[in-house]
Amino acid sequence: MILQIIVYIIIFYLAHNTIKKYRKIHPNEVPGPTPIPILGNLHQLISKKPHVDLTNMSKKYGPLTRIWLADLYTVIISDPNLIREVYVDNFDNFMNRPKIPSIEQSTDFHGTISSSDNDWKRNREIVSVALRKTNIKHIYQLLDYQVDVLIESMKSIEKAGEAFDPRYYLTRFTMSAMYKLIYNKDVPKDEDINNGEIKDLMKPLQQIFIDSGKGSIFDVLEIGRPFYKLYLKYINKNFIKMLDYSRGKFKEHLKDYNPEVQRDLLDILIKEYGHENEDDILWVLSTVTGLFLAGVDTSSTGLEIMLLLLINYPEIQEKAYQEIKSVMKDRSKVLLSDRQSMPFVVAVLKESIRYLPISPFGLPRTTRNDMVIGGKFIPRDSQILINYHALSVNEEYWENPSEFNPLRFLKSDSNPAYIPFSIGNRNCVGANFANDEMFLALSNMILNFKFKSIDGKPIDETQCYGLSLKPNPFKIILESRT
Ligand code: HEM
Repeated sequence: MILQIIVYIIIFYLAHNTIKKYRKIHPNEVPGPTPIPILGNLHQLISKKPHVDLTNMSKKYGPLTRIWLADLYTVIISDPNLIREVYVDNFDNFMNRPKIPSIEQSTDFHGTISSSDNDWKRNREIVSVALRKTNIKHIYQLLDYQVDVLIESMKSIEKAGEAFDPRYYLTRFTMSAMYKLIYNKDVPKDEDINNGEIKDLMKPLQQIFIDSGKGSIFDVLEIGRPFYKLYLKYINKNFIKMLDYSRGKFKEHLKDYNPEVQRDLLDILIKEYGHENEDDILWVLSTVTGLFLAGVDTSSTGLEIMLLLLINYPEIQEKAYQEIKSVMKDRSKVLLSDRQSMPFVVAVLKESIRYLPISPFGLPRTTRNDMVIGGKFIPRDSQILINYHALSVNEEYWENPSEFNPLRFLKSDSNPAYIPFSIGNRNCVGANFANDEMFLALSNMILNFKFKSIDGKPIDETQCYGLSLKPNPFKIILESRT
């Protein structure tokens, strides 16, 4: 009898799941590949490069492509005008993030990255104001110090005749910058970020990236959700570990907290949200955790890509060096105020992350109501993703997109397909900070060193799929320019 009931439930579930995916929802629905029950189109995305697979699909189905990620109806956008229509013109309908279990389990949808509606608006305002240079000016000045530490480490590696590991040192740099911004504390110069005190933050952060890069089918498979939530609560506690780390820093901060003096971003958040009510504290901790998640790996991946490309294109490396040298004259350090005088270096930065985009899909959004975009019907509760790879290879917007050519950004400063930080009111809140830290690190590295590959051959430009699109790990040779 019990067996019979189970069989009926399974048959009912399969029938329901199949009808849901096959029924026509609108005469102008978004086209996409045929799904299968339960998995939807997931089986078509199991190659190592789903962003490239989806770019190929968009050539077949158009700039709006529908795929089923198991039970989640997802629309991939690959045209800048449609992205504008969605993210700017119809912002209110597309402002929120989908409610996936791994986020619910950790922050209960608190914090900048995952909150919605008015809660998000309030938080976003607080974080945007806090990140304005004038509010934590001294922290921005201290970005210079983080660059000094980076260059110092590179100099000692070069002197010792060792190979330089860009991933480790650039992550150390972006992590230290974020740490300073949030906690007003320096990561000690000689601390190994994978083993020192900061490992309690680094390890779960890295694990979340590994897990999210693989993607969990249970985030998108409705029937598995209850078990998945238990797994996240009792077994995979990486988000919780990150929150716990922030809670420790939060308690330390409260010991000498003075609402009149804002030492760092954490103080600003404590002042805005308070420190007594557990829900308010969760807002503070989730916001901080979100900034580490969004702001460390992205910028370090960008810098890693830039170093790789400078090695593969030595004439561009030389041209950038000559530009910096001509501005520096006898000075030994590039400052943010030099940026305007270094258009070629800025063009190298932009072209690097155009040519090899940092993020495959940015962060997902969801639809509040049914809506027609570009003549196609998008149902409410759909997930929306931008395909950054498709944008970067779009021949309508880029001449010879497969060519690495910074000069394209000198000819014309703006291109609607160059939106690495997304657009509209919910674009990347850390875009200025990221551009500042990447510019400072890049220009000072070029000023101090010539970079070469270990075997004199070009480095593999293949990007490995994950939350960010990293190249395969590589080491490089540094030659001092000073
Ligand atoms: C090169 C580095 C970076 C890239 C390419 C990047 C890109 C993005 C993208 C594409 C989004 C999604 C926006 C959307 O939904 O439309 C985003 C969101 C976000 N980024 Fe960045 N980001 C970078 C660095 C940073 C840094 C350094 C910080 C922190 C200082 C940061 C903090 C955030 C936050 C908090 C969000 C969520 C914004 C919200 O939901 O309101 N990002 N970023």
